[in-house]
Amino acid sequence: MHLLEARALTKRFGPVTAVDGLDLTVGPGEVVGLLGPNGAGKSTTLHMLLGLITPDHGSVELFGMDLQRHRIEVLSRINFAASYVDLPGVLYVQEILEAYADLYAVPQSRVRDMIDLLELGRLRKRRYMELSSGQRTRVQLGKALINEPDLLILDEPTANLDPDAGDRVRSLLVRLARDNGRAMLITSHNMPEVERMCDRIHFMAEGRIIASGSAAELTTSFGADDLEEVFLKVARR
Ligand SMILES: Nc1ncnc2c1ncn2[C@@H]1O[C@H](COP(=O)(O)OP(=O)(O)OP(=O)(O)O)[C@@H](O)[C@H]1O
Repeated sequence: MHLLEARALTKRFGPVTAVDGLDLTVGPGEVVGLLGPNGAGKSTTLHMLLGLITPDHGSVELFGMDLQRHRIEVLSRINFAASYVDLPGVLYVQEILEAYADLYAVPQSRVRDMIDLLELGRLRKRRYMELSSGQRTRVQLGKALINEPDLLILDEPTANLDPDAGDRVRSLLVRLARDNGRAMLITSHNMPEVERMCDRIHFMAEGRIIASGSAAELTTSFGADDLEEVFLKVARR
């Protein structure tokens, strides 16, 4: 059974068709990448999968349940991180994690686990609004992992991180996927990151998936040297 199954998802904003009849699945333990140029429809897709916006057409099933009809049950088993999601700025990092632990009804010991996992010890007593964008990204990831989600949806998870922090977070996510079988759906503009993390990749352009496969399959089928070159070929065609 798929953890996530989206069928014929479509979303229009006035004259713009942001997502156009998109089919997408994520299986247990799978890391799936959604790539494409700016404006291709990646974030809009994720927002429909999370129930943040309503599709004009199509359906989203999570864990075999319709998202609209089983919203609370389904949302308790997934989580989401994106640099553009704002957390309450006046709260201390630890308070934010405590609030989310309450919200997801998980033991408060998960807060300590997240502080250790994301190396947030020194930021624990800092207000969220005072953090740098890279530090906020780590708090976002702590929030996103606090309920041990069966499916983790990440919109450009390492976008604001310096190379060292980015590498640590990528290693952490790969470990969580490989060791814990945690399924992930990620968007990224960082091709080496996608090559390293994703089992399966979908390239989007103008709201549609136009190529799918593993990094190796896509590289071969596009006659490219690496995924970066595949991206350029897709974006410029
Ligand atoms: N709330 C909105 N109102 C109007 N148009 C929107 C809205 N959200 C997205 N769009 C449009 O939908 C299209 C897809 O946008 P989306 O943010 O999904 O792209 P993306 O692939 O995530 O891009 P990026 O890589 O730049 O983050 C774009 O043309 C965008 O302008």
